Amino acid sequence: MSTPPAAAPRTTGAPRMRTRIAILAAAAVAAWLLPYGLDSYAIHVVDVILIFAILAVGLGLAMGIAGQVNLAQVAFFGVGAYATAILTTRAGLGFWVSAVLAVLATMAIGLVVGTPALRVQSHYLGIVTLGLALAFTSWVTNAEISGGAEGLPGIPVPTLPGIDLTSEYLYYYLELFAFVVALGFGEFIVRTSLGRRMRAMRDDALAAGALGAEVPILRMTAFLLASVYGGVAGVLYAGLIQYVAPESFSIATMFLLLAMVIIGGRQSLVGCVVGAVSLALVREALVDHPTIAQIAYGSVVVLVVVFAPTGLAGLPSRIRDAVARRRGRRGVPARMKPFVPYEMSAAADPDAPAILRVQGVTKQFRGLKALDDVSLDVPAGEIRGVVGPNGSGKTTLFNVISGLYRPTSGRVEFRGRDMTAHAPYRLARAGMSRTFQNLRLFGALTVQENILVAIDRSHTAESWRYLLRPISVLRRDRDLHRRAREVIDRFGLSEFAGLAPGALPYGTQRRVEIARAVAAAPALLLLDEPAAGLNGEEVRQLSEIVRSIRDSGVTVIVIEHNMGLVMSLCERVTVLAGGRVIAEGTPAQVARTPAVIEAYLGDSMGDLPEVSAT
Ligand SMILES: Nc1ncnc2c1ncn2[C@@H]1O[C@H](COP(=O)(O)OP(=O)(O)OP(=O)(O)O)[C@@H](O)[C@H]1O
Repeated sequence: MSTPPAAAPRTTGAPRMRTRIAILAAAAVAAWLLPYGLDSYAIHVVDVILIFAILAVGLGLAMGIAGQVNLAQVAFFGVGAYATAILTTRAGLGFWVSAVLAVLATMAIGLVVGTPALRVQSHYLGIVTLGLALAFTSWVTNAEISGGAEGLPGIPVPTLPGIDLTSEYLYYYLELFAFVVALGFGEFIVRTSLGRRMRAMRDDALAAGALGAEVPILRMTAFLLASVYGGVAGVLYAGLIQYVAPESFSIATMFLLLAMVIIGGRQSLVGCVVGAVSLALVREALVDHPTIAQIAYGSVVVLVVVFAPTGLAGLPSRIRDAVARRRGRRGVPARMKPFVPYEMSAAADPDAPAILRVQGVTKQFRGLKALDDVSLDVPAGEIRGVVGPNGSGKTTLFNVISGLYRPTSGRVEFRGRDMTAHAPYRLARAGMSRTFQNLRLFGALTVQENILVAIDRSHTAESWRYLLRPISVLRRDRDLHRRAREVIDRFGLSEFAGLAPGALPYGTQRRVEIARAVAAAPALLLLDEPAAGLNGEEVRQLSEIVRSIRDSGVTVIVIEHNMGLVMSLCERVTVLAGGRVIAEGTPAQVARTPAVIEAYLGDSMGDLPEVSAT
């Protein structure tokens, strides 16, 4: 048996907070004083580095946090810079008006670039976004309005009352302000609801959707954010250099940017900044040896991916963990505490209307009919078992009900509404929650964050609140944390709250997944083989938990192979074989049905009459 994980060491938040404030204060003073020690060339380099840092944070948000491969960041950068250049030099607009229009133009391009993400992911998305970046470079190189290969000179320096921004020293402070806002805003997103859902989507888009995360809108939001950062960086670049040309926005620059994010640590925005600063300095050192520089970036990226996948930013915690392992485990081993039952809500009404109605559902996979004209009604407040031999279509039925599969024909009605083939997040938001046969916890989120994602019902389209009502975002988040703690305590998981689920024993992970599904406050809970891999005592606890969830007013449908559990827990059982319903009734009734006995005799899991005796 595996050793239980060590509980997270109990540190009070105050000393950590004090250290953070001290580090931030020191960084602020250093940033403020930096220009005093630099000559005019060095301050120019620093100004360029800050622009790359803003670009890297934007790329980090889209790629590292939201998991959207975005090789068009350089095009966003270019659109911001070129739009500023064209609007100021050709249309004669003022710098700041042009800047606002340029960022809006970049956002529009961001939405265009993000559209393929609704259909394709991972390397396919990389190819599509790279294609769009190439199209941009080719357009600016050939278009007359952008000045062709020669580019556009004569961009005016932005003006600010009382500040002479022609001085690169003072321009530094403008950029520093933009950088601090960009990083601070990014961190704000990452640490609250929007960022959490993006990280959940990155880890497992399917599970995130099943928990109510609006995956398509989240993907577009990721591209929109990346484009805003790219646009702002482009505007600052145009104001700094006062000249734009295609080579500044080439694919070589994109790969440099990508290398910055990977080397620094793409899942941490501070890591992206560390990567941007380090690589920009290396680039500066190798400015006369471009070929060597390209080879060096490539080699360093490969080394980082192999030896430090969390990048430079992840190194301190990896070193800390390694030291802790050498010294022996820290803390006390964590144990699950007993589940605290819910208070009984109204007793189940046998005549309650059906909360779920599946009517004549067929699901065909090419030549295979996984479901064949399946119908079932589940009254509110019931615990319904769905059993059947391996491959009989149980999980497919759950996938159709929860919107992961579109049925070939038939209809799914939930809470009186036709919700056939609605997106999983819509069904989740309508009150349906589920677990998966093979656990689908978000591995890079803590147990608490897994629960938080499920509790969160805010709409991604309301993300404008991050800009206009940040305090209300923080207040909501505090409320989500309070509710998450209640769920965690009820499910006896308090010792694991700050740990990654992957480090937990299997039985604990199963409980976390059920807690997460219940945290979504469903009216209907679908449990797919919740007892798989559990020992006898854990199965007993599971039975107690499921009964209590039902007693709190939630309807439960459970797929299970453990017939002892099904017989003792479920009020009614639906039996599937070969994709068809072959029996339905109380456990005792179906156990006596000849068709059921026959179906099970042909299955490797054993014969039903024997297990029904338990
Ligand atoms: N995405 C898919 N593509 C093709 N075939 C599929 C797909 N999903 C399921 N099937 C097939 O549909 C049939 C029913 O599978 P399903 O997983 O629903 O069975 P099950 O009753 O849940 O089995 P088990 O008890 O082993 O989990 C199987 O033959 C399976 O191979």
